[in-house]
Amino acid sequence: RLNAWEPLTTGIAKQANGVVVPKEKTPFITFVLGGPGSGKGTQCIKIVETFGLRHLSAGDLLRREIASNSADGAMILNTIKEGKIVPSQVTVKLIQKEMESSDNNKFLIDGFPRTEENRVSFERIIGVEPNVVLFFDCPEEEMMKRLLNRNQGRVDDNLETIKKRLKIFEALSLPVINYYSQKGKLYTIKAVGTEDEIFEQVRPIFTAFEAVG
Ligand SMILES: Nc1ncnc2c1ncn2[C@@H]1O[C@H](COP(=O)(O)OP(=O)(O)O)[C@@H](O)[C@H]1O
Ligand SMILES: O=c1ccn([C@@H]2O[C@H](COP(=O)(O)OP(=O)(O)O)[C@@H](O)[C@H]2O)c(=O)[nH]1
Ligand SMILES: [Mg+2]
Repeated sequence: RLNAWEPLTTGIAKQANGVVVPKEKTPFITFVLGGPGSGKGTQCIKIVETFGLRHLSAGDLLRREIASNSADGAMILNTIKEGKIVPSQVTVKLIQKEMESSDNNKFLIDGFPRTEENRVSFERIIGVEPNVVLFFDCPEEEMMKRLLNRNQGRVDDNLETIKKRLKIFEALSLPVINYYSQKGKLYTIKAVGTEDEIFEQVRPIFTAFEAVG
């Protein structure tokens, strides 16, 4: 079931002028899922350090839109304050832009897809499925404690919004996790313990993919 770390070219395509060029390499995609405060961002930094993937945090891309006063900024801010999910087309467009401008074709997509609709939208627009899906499995009390101590000045790290985010995670994001479990792509990590202990569960997953590339 292990895919090549750097997949082979998917074939050749003929341009209008008849010149034959190799098609773009199929990207290697990892989705990083888990409840709010489960440690996704923290572990992504370690994965990048060790395995050199390109980290794309959906939440960071959305917060960057807010900060840049883009047309969707106010809508995104309100959605995040409410702990709700931003419309798929907005998020997928931001991810797509980053993927297209990257010379690294191995992506760590952090905090997305958060709903089945997000997932289907990504598949339709980007046209690929993830190779690996990580699920950081963490008890709610632990996630709650971590978020209340995160101290990054986030508008959504308050008790009221955290409660809403935990409910949304259970109702809308768990179905995505179940979907990938059924597809045999899910790697569940017990997300309690020190950051290093947790990374030691993550490491062998990427080592295995690297070995076959
Ligand atoms: N294993 C851990 N034990 C305790 N605290 C952690 C652990 N991993 C991350 N944290 C802290 O918990 C908070 C949430 O982590 P973060 O990586 O931002 O999670 P997520 O991206 O899933 O919301 C941060 O303040 C982070 O420093
Ligand atoms: O694909 C996404 C990712 C994030 N968000 C919004 O951005 C917030 C923060 O997401 P982030 O992944 O940064 O939070 P984390 O889980 O890391 O705490 C979420 O609660 C949502 O409101 C969203 O709508 N779609
Ligand atoms: Mg995060």
